[in-house]
Amino acid sequence: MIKVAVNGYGTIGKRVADAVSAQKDMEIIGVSKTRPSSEALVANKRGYPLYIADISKKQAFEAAGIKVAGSVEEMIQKADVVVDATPGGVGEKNKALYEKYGKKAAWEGGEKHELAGFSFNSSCNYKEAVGRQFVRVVSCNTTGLCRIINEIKNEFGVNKVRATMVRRGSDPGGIKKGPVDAVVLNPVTIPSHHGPDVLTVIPDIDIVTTAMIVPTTFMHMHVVQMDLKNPATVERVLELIEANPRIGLVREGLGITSTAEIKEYASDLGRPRADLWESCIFEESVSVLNETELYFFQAIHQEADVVVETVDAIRAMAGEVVDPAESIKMTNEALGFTPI
Ligand SMILES: NC(=O)C1=CN([C@@H]2O[C@H](COP(=O)(O)OP(=O)(O)OC[C@H]3O[C@@H](n4cnc5c(N)ncnc54)[C@H](OP(=O)(O)O)[C@@H]3O)[C@@H](O)[C@H]2O)C=CC1
Ligand SMILES: O=C(OP(=O)(O)O)[C@H](O)COP(=O)(O)O
Repeated sequence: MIKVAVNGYGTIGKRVADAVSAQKDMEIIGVSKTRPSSEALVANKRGYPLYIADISKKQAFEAAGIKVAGSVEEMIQKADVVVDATPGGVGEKNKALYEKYGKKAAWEGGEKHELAGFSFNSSCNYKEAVGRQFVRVVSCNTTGLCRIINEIKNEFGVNKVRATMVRRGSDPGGIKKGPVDAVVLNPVTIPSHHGPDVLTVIPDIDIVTTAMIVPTTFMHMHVVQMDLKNPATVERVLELIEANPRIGLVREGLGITSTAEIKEYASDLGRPRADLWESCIFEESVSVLNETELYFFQAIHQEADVVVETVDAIRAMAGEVVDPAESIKMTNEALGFTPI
């Protein structure tokens, strides 16, 4: 069993903890928080030993009825692999601790590529992550781009990618972020970080991305255009999407034309937390013009798509499963996940 610690039990960390504990070859040995909260209480209820960043706060946790197993430093020592899901920029400060105890660590997309020296996506570069000490799972939007670009590139070849990300302003549980009433160019400069980030995973493509933030919480929406090296048909593109274990088709005829309706669908399907681990490509939007110009919309559930990638990253670093398809299958099956 791979012993996994989740340092930072928030939006991503709590989902990673649940996904890891569902795997046959992994177990959660601890999760961490900085302050007492309902999430910390739920960690107790789920049976995850709860460690805290500043042990002097133990009394405050206990006063809130939350059991504390020890300090984050103690947790790290018990783990084979640490998933660092602390807020972007905080994870960087934890590297010294992982190095001190010689532990493997996976950071999330809020950290820079250089921190780990390797950026990960299961479908694109799993094999290169096998046995590594440090990896960074790319951000939710970058993950969504990598999945489909890789699939299309392998089949038709890709000359260039142009994509615009319409990003959610805050996660549903957030109360501090906006905007409330604006379309914010984020960044106002071009390109956004997503294109350069894709290049850390798929190094040899021409990609330019632009991004903005809008007042919504459910999901991001991508408008993607790719110029292909070889002619494609809509039928073949749809076949590739249907065969991909991490990409789902929002099917024609279901009446779904928004992120709100996809989330409602996931909720009705009984998915935990209404999570969409897959990229959601709108079938009706898939268009091929002039034989080599591919267009589509895809929605990305920011809280969920990186979770399954993180589980694969743990398995790759642990080193026993070297085949990406096998890991993806193991991860998906343990979660009872087949794309919509
Ligand atoms: N949310 C999203 O849409 C996505 C986020 N990411 C990336 O995932 C990472 C985590 O983001 P997210 O889950 O949203 O962040 P959250 O703020 O939701 O969760 C972060 C957690 O880390 C804990 N934490 C903070 N500081 C420390 C510390 N020093 N030691 C231990 N735990 C700490 C916080 O605990 P407490 O509350 O007790 O302070 C909190 O539970 C970031 O890199 C982000 O960029 C990637 C894809 C999507
Ligand atoms: O990784 C994400 O977005 P990104 O791919 O646009 O960087 C997540 O939605 C986190 O974004 P946030 O930094 O606004 O919390």
